[in-house]
Amino acid sequence: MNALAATNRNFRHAARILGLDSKLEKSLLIPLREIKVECTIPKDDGSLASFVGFRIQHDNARGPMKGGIRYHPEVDPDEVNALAQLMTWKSAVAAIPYGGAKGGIGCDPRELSTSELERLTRVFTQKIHDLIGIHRDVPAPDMGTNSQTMAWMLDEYSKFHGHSPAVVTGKPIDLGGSLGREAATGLGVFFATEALLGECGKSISEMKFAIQGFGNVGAWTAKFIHDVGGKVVAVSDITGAVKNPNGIDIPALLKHKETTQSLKDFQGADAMDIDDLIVHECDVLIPCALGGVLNKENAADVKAKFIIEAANHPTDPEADEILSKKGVVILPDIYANSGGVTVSYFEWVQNIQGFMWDEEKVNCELKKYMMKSFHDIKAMCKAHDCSLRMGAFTLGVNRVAHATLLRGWEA
Ligand SMILES: NC(=O)C1=CN([C@@H]2O[C@H](COP(=O)(O)OP(=O)(O)OC[C@H]3O[C@@H](n4cnc5c(N)ncnc54)[C@H](OP(=O)(O)O)[C@@H]3O)[C@@H](O)[C@H]2O)C=CC1
Ligand SMILES: O=C(O)CCC(=O)C(=O)O
Repeated sequence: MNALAATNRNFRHAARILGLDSKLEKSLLIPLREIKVECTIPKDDGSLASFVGFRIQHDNARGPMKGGIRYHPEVDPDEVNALAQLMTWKSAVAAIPYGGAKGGIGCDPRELSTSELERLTRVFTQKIHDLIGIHRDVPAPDMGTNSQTMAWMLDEYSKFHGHSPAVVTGKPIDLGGSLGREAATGLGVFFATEALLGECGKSISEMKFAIQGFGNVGAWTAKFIHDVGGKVVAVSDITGAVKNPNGIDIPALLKHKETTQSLKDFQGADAMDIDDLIVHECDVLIPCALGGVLNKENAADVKAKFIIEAANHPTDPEADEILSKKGVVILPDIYANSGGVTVSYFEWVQNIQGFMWDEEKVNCELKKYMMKSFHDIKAMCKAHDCSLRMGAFTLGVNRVAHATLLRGWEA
């Protein structure tokens, strides 16, 4: 089942639980706008290269649409559509005043030079600049993009509309980025993990963790877990995977990755097959890379008792069912990774106010938001006797449905 079919299925299940009117259900499912643009750039050797870029704007009932831009070879319209829809429910779960959107360009950023990436980002921004905006649609980084990508988008957008720092979030601090945004998704994952384990009478320091992906989200998540004594026993990225049953020295692994751009040849752990990470012996599995990595082929072999969905849509519905039957507790993406968009909201607020918060305030507010939504989800689980995923979906969908009804339908 592809990402869009799976996301639609979860949405429909939530709509049924909530008893939503069928017309409203249909209207919430269809994206507000789907943008597809062709982006041709000259490569460094003078040849031309063409790429397809997407921005799917799913819903704006609760505020400007919000979501990252992904650079990855497997970006396709259905996946971006699913990710945009997830952003709508995620913003609502986090109770921040946004709708949802997502964008992407089908490219391999590892095969493009910095100047080629800059040209591609600028051409993409030229093609969508009149459809995004501070109160319309606010992009941010996702897989394969970072604060530099946002700096280029900001610069290109500002050529058309004047200096507009709040048009993107996840920017470099010197261009109006927020302290704490770089680490925010990982810190949010940490707070979410702490909340879930605490609820089950456990703590991070007594658990063993396996983490898939060692980019922005994976690396920060590993660091926060390691800092409080959690044992990270396996880590993977696209270059390989490493394991150590006694716990990996995460600061040393971060240094190794920074110097070599790879996990290979790290001295403090043994190499393992990248595909074994998901089924590695651990208490808590944290996917922090691609979607669909937990599927019907591997779900039965998962050893973890808890799965924290730091990646977007890492679990196929078939896997969801198999894992639930095994008693595995899954903390869903639209809550677990909402720390990123929450601090993006703080960044946007700071840009609009023209006032910068200190990092302590950012992190302290983030913790409050993460705790509040955890309790709101638990309340929905109790009210509807459902899983954490359905608790989060019903919470998000209900808030968006309510906002839509309040706005009314008059043309
Ligand atoms: N950035 C953010 O604020 C947010 C991100 N997310 C989600 O988190 C996930 C990760 O995003 P982010 O950390 O920003 O992206 P990055 O591009 O920074 O990192 C992605 C990581 O995944 C690794 N990876 C890619 N393919 C595989 C694979 N097949 N097996 C193992 N590892 C792999 C990459 O390896 P390598 O390092 O070798 O390239 C990299 O370490 C995505 O699903 C994203 O949508 C969700 C909320 C917010
Ligand atoms: O920070 C943001 O605005 C969006 C982050 C994002 O793309 C996500 O949460 O999946």
